[in-house]
Amino acid sequence: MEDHSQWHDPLLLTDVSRQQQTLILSHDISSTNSDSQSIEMRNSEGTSGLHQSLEIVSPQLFTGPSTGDTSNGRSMLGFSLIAPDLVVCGSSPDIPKQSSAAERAASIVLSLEEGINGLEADASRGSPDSSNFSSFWHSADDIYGSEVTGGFKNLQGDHDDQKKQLLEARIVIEELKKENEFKSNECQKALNSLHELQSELMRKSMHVGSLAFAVEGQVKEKSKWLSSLSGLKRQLKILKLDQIKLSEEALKYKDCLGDMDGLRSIMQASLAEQVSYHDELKMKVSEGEKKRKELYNKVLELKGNIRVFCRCRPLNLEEIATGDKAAIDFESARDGELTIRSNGFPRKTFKFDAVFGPQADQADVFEDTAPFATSVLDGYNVCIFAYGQTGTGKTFTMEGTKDDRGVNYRTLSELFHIMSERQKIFRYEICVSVLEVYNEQIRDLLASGTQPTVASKRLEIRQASEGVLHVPGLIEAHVSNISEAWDVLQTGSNARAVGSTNANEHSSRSHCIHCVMVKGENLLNGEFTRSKLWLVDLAGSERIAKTEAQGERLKEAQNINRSLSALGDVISALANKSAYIPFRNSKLTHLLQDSLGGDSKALMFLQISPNENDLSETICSLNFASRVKGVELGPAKKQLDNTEFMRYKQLVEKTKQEAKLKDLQIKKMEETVHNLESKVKDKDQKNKNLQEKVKELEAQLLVERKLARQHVDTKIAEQQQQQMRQQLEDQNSAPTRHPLAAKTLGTLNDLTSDLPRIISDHNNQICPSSFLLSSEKENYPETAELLVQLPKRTGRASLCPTTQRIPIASNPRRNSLIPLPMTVHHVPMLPFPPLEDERDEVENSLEAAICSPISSKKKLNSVVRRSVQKKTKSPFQQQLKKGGVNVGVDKVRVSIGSRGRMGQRVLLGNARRVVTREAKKQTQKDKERGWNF
Ligand SMILES: Nc1ncnc2c1ncn2[C@@H]1O[C@H](COP(=O)(O)OP(=O)(O)OP(=O)(O)O)[C@@H](O)[C@H]1O
Repeated sequence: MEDHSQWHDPLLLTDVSRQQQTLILSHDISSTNSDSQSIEMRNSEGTSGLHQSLEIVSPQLFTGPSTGDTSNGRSMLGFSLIAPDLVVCGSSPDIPKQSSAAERAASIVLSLEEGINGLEADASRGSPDSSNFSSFWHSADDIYGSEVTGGFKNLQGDHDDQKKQLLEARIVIEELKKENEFKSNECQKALNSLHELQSELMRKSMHVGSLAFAVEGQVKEKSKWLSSLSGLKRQLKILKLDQIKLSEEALKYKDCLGDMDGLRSIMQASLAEQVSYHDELKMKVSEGEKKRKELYNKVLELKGNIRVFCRCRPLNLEEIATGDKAAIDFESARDGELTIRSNGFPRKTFKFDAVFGPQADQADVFEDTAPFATSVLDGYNVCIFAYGQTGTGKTFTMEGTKDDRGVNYRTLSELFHIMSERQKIFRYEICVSVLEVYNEQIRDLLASGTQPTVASKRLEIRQASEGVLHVPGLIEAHVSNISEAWDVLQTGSNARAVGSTNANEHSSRSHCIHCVMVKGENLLNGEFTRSKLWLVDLAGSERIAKTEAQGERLKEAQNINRSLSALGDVISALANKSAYIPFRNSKLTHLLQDSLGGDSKALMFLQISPNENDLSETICSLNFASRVKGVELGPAKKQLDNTEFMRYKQLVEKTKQEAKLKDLQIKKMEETVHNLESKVKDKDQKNKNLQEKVKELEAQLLVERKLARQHVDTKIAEQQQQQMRQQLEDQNSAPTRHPLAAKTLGTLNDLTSDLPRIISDHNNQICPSSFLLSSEKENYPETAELLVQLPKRTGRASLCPTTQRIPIASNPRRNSLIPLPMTVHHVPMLPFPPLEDERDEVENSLEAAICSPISSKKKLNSVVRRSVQKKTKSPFQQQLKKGGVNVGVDKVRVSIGSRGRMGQRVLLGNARRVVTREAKKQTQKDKERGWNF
């Protein structure tokens, strides 16, 4: 539809100030207030660019002449426009007249639509119906009376006349119109040419205007330029002055720059110093923080607090898809704190030993857990357990995934790492067990695969010793490296009871416990330790109404909740330091008694969900963990292995006693050696004395020998003389007598056999032939030769000149063991000192034997026998024995002198018998060996 607001004949306006022509295309005169009309203006290109509201001042409607009975004439809108620099060059079209403002507006719209041709439309509408008028007059008569109606009728007549005149006028008008049309056509043509001329004029005037404007502008510009030139000149002067100033300043600045360089280097140095100082401070702060943490941990350790680490899992995909929001704020809270938010506002803040948000990875979590591995190898029991609502990530934290291992693997790995570092000082043995508490029954998860019968067997907890619990029959796998250990743990974990619930697809339906037993031996001080590491993945607490568990799952859930509430009771009792701790209320708490009942270090991982739908469970868990954090177990104790220690202690005691005994023996031996030395000295002295005595005796003996030889010689001479006398007598009395020279002297044996007689004849004077012979051989070798040359069984012979008989002195008292000269056997002359020594030894040993606290006869016998046997082994010793018997017995006599008479006699006799018997035996042996004395 065509736009009603547009003129068919647009007005052309010229804006002198902008040197632009403006076209009035439309205007709105529908408003009843015709005093103020707005006119839209467009530029000559017809595009919307210039819009300017022009005010129409006192618009006037010029109504055209009414014809005949038609009341609707044509109207023209006349107006003047007020605008700066505006030249109006047009007029509006005619507008049909209306009775009311609204109708007028409509007619103007119509007029705008139909333009000048609107008159034809009015004409075609025709005049009103005359029948309507007659009925109108009839009714007027009735109402107003005939006078009035008469007047009206006159008027009617006039009206009719006028109508006729009007018709005539119309005809004239029609003619005039035609004429007018013709003229208007001509006019139009003239007008068009006028318009053209006008527009040409206009263009030219516009051009002139614009030129004038331009000239005016140029003039203005010129004056502006001139003024600005003078301004610039002034400025130039000022600038010149400034330049001088600036050059001066530049020089100054140059000087300053040098200073600045110096300053800059100083500044840079100080900045570097500051930076390093800052870094140092930073390091110090971090070290301080570390130390503070260590000290804090130590304080906790001393107090024996259960350490609590809180970990929050991220929202899972399902929760994100359903648009669930996180209710835990980690950002605003400080280190180790978390804030619960409810409806966007912070509600409560909890503080733990460490808090790990959803962004924390497994390595971050283990960083704070690693010191516990060291504690295990130091001999402390350690328990690490994960607690929390189902599906919050307990298994994820403890077990982890294949690509992202959890606490279990990392702790074991750390154990083996430290072991390898300490291998020069410590020796370790590691055994691993895996068990689960499922529906209040303990199951061995390592046995379930290999030995199903064992797995089905019910395992019970027993008390091994005070404070030490154990599960008899539980398989303990010996492992020597991380891969072996992990294989064993995985075997156990795979056998664990797992089921699907509404809250978790792979929900743990049992409490899984990994037990790592570590036996350690300190190679430096021999200290033995036997510690345990418990790694516990608890089953998750769950709201049965929420998880909608049924059947087996329901039973499992009930058992899980029961054992967790028993754990809660134990924690409460521990926190309140109650005298009675209900460890035995569930298998789980009974198993953890070792770890929670003191002597060990405990760490709890509290797992929470960030989902605001789980907020009530999360708050329950956080409250529980806060209680756990308050539990003080007391300082952990080192688990020393006493069995080995006691064994070694006993060994040490024994060795000590042996050493003592040996010391005593050594002392005794030293004393004995000392005594022996002093005795040896004595003996040496005695020997010396004896040797001197022997020398004396030898000298005496020589004298005696000489005397004896003389005596024998005398005797022989006497005998020979007697024999010779006898022979002479016999010769005298008998005619035949053998000559003296024919008689042999007789053998040596004859001589020897005559010796006793000789001795008795010569007042007991001894003249042993053997001695004689030997002495003769020694002292008079020439005599010996003569003796040998003596003819056998010759009568008598004298080898020495007959001498006066010398009375032989009586035999002196025997005071040595030197064989008497009358002994027929040749006794080799042995050197005295060794003989004396040996004899002394026999004496000493006998003395020792007698002096020793031996009372019984049998014992004494054996001692004496041994002593004698020991000392009578060689021919030389045999000799000793022969002489030593009496000495030994004498010693025995001396040593047992303090005993009773009877005892003396018995022991003495006994000793003598033993000595004699041993001597005999030895003699026999010597004979057998061919040693004949
Ligand atoms: N920190 C985390 N980062 C990424 N995923 C996690 C995290 N914690 C838990 N999950 C995921 O959440 C899910 C449930 O975890 P998990 O099975 O460990 O929970 P749970 O507490 O052991 O449950 P239940 O008590 O039922 O056994 C798993 O798919 C796991 O991968």
